Amino acid sequence: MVAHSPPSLSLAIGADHAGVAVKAALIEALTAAGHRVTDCGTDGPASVDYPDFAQAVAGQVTSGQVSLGVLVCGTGIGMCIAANRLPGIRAAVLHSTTEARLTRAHNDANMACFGARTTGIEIILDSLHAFLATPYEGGRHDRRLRKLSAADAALTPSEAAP
Ligand SMILES: O=C(CO)[C@H](O)[C@H](O)[C@H](O)COP(=O)(O)O
Repeated sequence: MVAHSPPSLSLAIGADHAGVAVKAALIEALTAAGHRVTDCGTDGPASVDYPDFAQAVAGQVTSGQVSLGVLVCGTGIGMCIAANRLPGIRAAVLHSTTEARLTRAHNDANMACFGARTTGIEIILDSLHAFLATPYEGGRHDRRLRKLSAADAALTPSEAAP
């Protein structure tokens, strides 16, 4: 990771079998940088299903147990699709520091997804650092995020409904 680290954050991380080694490297880097990391698995090479781990990590984000989530699978795409099904999740697949910076600044993304089979570890580490170090810009982007929240609300069954 590059020199300037963001303040200590509380994060959750998960992977399927394709992302186990990258997850371990990210946990090591995040912990070394002073962040608190909850590891939601998986931990071995046995074939598992990415929605289970995406939902575990996304659930920690939507419940407020952690501020941001990180997911790793073969491409990052399956994890991203699964995470974005939860209301309040704004997950992005990242292949560059530019994408990482812009999805925080413009989309207020709260989950970063990486592809262990598509993206080198140095790019993943640098992108994650940029993701964590970049604040949401607000301003004109608030209007767009309100539309995402409204779409979430329209899809979320009311607690009062039978
Ligand atoms: O969901 C994915 C594709 O978007 C992930 O890359 C998975 O890791 C991948 O599908 C797992 O594939 P495998 O052949 O079962 O290892």
